[in-house]
Amino acid sequence: MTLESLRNNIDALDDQLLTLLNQRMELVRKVGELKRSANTVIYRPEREKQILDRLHSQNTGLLNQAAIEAIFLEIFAVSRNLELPERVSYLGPEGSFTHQAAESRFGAMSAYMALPTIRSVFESVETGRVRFGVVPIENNQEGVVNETIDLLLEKDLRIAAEAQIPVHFTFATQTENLAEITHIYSKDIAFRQCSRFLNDSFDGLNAEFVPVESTSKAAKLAAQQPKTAAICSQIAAKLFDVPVLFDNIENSDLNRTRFLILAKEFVNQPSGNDKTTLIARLANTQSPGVLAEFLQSFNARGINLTKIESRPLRDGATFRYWFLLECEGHADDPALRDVMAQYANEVKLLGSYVRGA
Ligand SMILES: C=C(O[C@@H]1C=C(C(=O)O)C=C[C@H]1O)C(=O)O
Repeated sequence: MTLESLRNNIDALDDQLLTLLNQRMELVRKVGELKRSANTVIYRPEREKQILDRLHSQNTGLLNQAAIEAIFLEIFAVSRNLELPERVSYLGPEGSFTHQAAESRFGAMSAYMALPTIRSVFESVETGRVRFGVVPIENNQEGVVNETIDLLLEKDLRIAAEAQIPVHFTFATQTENLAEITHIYSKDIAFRQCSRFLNDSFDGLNAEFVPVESTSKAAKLAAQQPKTAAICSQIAAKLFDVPVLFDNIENSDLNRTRFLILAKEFVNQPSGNDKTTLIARLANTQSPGVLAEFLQSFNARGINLTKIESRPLRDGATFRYWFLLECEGHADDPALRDVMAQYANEVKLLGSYVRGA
């Protein structure tokens, strides 16, 4: 076939795709009307996951799973925006990994608000300035982002969904001589993810490591100050026009970060592949066995606990803790309902949502 005839065929398929997408949009609009009359939320991550799984399982063509996801997540986001424009805040400035995570769920059509701190993202959702807020919660090599964990206790928000993305860091600076660098900016947890590179490259040099609110803020600072550097995403380095001196400087090439999509009120229907996040403030943790019994109540009902994080209660001079827990399953599952009823005064549900890939 000639180039021209191949392109003619592509044009014909695009025409069909456009017709089909418009037909799809008409159905989405009707769903939107039903939701409005029932006063329920537009965004249904569990339904979107169901569609992705179905398409993936029946796919026999050239598109792989990641390609199907990229295309359809954008279709969903466009559909939702035509039903109701979505406003989404994230830990900025632009180009942060949180920005990438936000775009992976909310696509190109949502209205984004880059905020300077994790706290301000929580507050923007709390006050209704945005419907959704995106914050990092943990990295698979370096553990949790404490600020997010503590704000989950302090604020009364819900987890609507999670997103996980691979994280690769660049070392961006305007100077080519490492010995000239006086300050290196990044987020605290990002320094730790690149500790090997930093130890190897800056041993014996005088650079000061300065933690800032986000990796894109680091890029912005490195753009303003010639003798400094940033550990940031390639996108941030490009966006703020800071030359990249080294690429992929993270300790592990399987480095991944998990982000939460926060909303004020949000309830997902069970999808069959959910996880649940809870907060526990147990009474009498001074008595022997209180924590063990609590954990045992999950085990006794066959619930797989996947995470427990202790954080200080900050009640005076004591060393007492509250716990953030995650388990498999949905809060509507009878077993989990049972545990929550048993500990009704001590446990708060943050959300049940589709487990990320
Ligand atoms: C159309 C719906 O609303 C939204 C858009 C979806 C879509 O484009 O398929 C799927 C789930 C929702 O996030 C729905 O709930 O079915």
